[in-house]
Amino acid sequence: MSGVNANSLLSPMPRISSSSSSSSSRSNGCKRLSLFSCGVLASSAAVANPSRSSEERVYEVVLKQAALVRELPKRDGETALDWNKTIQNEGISDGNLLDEAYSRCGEVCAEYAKTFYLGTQLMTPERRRAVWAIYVWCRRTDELVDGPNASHITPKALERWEKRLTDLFEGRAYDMYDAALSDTVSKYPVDIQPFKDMIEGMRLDLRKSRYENFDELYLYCYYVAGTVGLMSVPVMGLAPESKASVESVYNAALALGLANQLTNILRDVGEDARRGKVYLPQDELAQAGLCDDDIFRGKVTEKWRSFMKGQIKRARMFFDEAEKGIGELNEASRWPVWASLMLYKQILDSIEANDYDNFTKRAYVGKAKKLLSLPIAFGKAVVAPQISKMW
Ligand SMILES: CC(C)=CCC/C(C)=C/CC/C(C)=C/CC/C(C)=C/COP(=O)(O)OP(=O)(O)O
Repeated sequence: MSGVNANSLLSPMPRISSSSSSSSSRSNGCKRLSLFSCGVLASSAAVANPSRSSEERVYEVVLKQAALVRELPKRDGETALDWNKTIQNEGISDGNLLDEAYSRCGEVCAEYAKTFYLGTQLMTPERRRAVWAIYVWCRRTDELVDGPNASHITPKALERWEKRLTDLFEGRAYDMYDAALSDTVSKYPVDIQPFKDMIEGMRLDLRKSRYENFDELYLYCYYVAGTVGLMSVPVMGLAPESKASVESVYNAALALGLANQLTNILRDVGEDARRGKVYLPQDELAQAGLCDDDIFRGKVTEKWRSFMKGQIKRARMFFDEAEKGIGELNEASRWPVWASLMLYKQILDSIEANDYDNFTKRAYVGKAKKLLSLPIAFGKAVVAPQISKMW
């Protein structure tokens, strides 16, 4: 494995060329997420933003993605790149440039997301490498604001990153990682919008350090994590026998991204506070009798425990919503999704086990539990559906 590190991922490469108490339904029969339906949460996005809630804005993207999958099942046979024009000086023979580009993505994925990488081994080689390419692009985007060079990141740099994105969607890749993604988006019905939205999330993170209510936080979570779900579904593929609407599968994918991000936020409260950031709804903090100072002080009190219980409950609701959609994915894609869901969900258990001290303790899932999750995920993804087919 060649040494991949965060710096090398971003090193300059040569420029080569609302509130509801139950799920609401839509006319198409697709169930929308009841994002604000957790009983413990008093805030109402509809009240906070009567014109158009974040949930509605994101739902429009979901519908667009779903339509794309229906209309463009697969753009097979196209060649994304003119390799001679786009890639030079990489020291690789033309014949296997694409293979090399993808295998570099695999190396990055293996380095940073070991469990997910392992899970992707069950997927077909084409899907597996496409998932790697998407993962690497997301990782690099995240590194822009979270990585070692983050303090130098400006809106201008994000603008350049977005231009680079549109170029790769049009077949002009700047480096090997871009080349792999460029090939992926030419072969699968992947839309550019979630990618642009992820960059928008980075912009938001640069200028914002407080979230007034869950509606605002929801939009941030969609930008930085829900988008990953939307990018992944077209590549992971739907089960041919699935009777679910495409929208409902996208909703589940979106829910998994949101659940993961909310979990991340709850795990990292102390760490984020030390950077001056509070990714918690201010109105809900106030309703619990808490304020920013309580977070900076970092003392676990009854008020904090009770607040955290509500936040954990909401994150679990999103995980539950996500679980409903996994069975609709192509069978070979289910295992990595179950595995990552189970691992992330256990972080919430670990916060509870730490008696809600997410100020000084980092919740984590131990090796033994991680290892145990893999066969369980395999059982849910592969064995259980086979058994249910037999009955
Ligand atoms: C459920 C269905 C139908 C499909 C699945 C669709 C997928 C793959 C969704 C996954 C979404 C996802 C992985 C979002 C990323 C969320 C997130 C918070 C990642 C954290 O990444 P790191 O920052 O590397 O995490 P650590 O800090 O834990 O290392």
